[in-house]
Amino acid sequence: MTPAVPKAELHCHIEGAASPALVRTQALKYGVDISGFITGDSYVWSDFTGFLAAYDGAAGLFRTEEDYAELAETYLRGIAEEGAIYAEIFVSPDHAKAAGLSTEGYFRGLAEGIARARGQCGIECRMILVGIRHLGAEAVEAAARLAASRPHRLISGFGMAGEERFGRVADYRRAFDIARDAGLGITIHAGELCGAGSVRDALDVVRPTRIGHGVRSIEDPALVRRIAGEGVVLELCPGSNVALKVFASMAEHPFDLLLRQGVKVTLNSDDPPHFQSSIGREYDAAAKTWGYDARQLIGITRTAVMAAFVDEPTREKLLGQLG
Ligand SMILES: Nc1ncnc2[nH]cnc12
Ligand SMILES: [Zn+2]
Repeated sequence: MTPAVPKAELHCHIEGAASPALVRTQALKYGVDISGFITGDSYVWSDFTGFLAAYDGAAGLFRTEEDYAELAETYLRGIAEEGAIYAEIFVSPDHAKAAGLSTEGYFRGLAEGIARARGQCGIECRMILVGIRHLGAEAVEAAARLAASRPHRLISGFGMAGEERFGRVADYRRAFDIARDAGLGITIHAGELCGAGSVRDALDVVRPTRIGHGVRSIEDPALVRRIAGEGVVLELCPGSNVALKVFASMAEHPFDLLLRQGVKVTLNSDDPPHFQSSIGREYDAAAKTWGYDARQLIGITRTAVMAAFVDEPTREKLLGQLG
């Protein structure tokens, strides 16, 4: 275990971080049957579409400010125990709305959980507001407008998650223009389920400083050179990729190949209890699979902190924690 190595996570979906035990408690509270997506202490799904359904099912059980405060606090305290000093969580007002919670209540609840965890463990956290790709361009644009209105001081970025095989990146150009013009950090899921072309489109159309996953850029050497040359940071999630069968095993995951080709890579959990991942487990697995020592792991954390959507005094403070 590497709890002594300071860690930073840039890519975790807060609704996807709800443990089956917490979801079960919520289901009892609201009288909802969860047998379609949770069995015992595990989420049950067999492919990406099933995963998204399980994700939505769990999200539907967080309905109040306090529900979200507890979710954020529990998640952040857990990763602080694994050595995390910083986390960015993807937040999705569309999921809150579907569960009957106002966007204001959603952000207030999350912020309360973030404040509680910070008070207890010192962990810093920012929120990246995401639009959901398969809800369509209008919904993603509405999410971008909401983000651009700066509805909470802890929201520092905008991104897009969801079904990558839905629509074309160009359909979402306006949403990202709105968010970029508002000064928000920009990231987009690409190159997870779709190949290198999806990453190239994301770079051309969205001009992000970071890409969620981007891992399948490995299929195109020229694209890897471009990503390295432009200094675009990849939010890699090896455990997620293996669970979703994008790669057969950690040994076959190209994290180390990308690192060696000069790409700025970071380690992330994505949706921890769905994929048996966590930021600590990702660091542990990287150490085991690629033989990284503490200095190299801290280098990965430094890359994440440098790419974080955070104010400069906080970045300086975090860099100071890396020793
Ligand atoms: N791995 C993932 N890819 C795309 N959208 C997501 N939403 C939650 N997890 C996701
Ligand atoms: Zn993701």
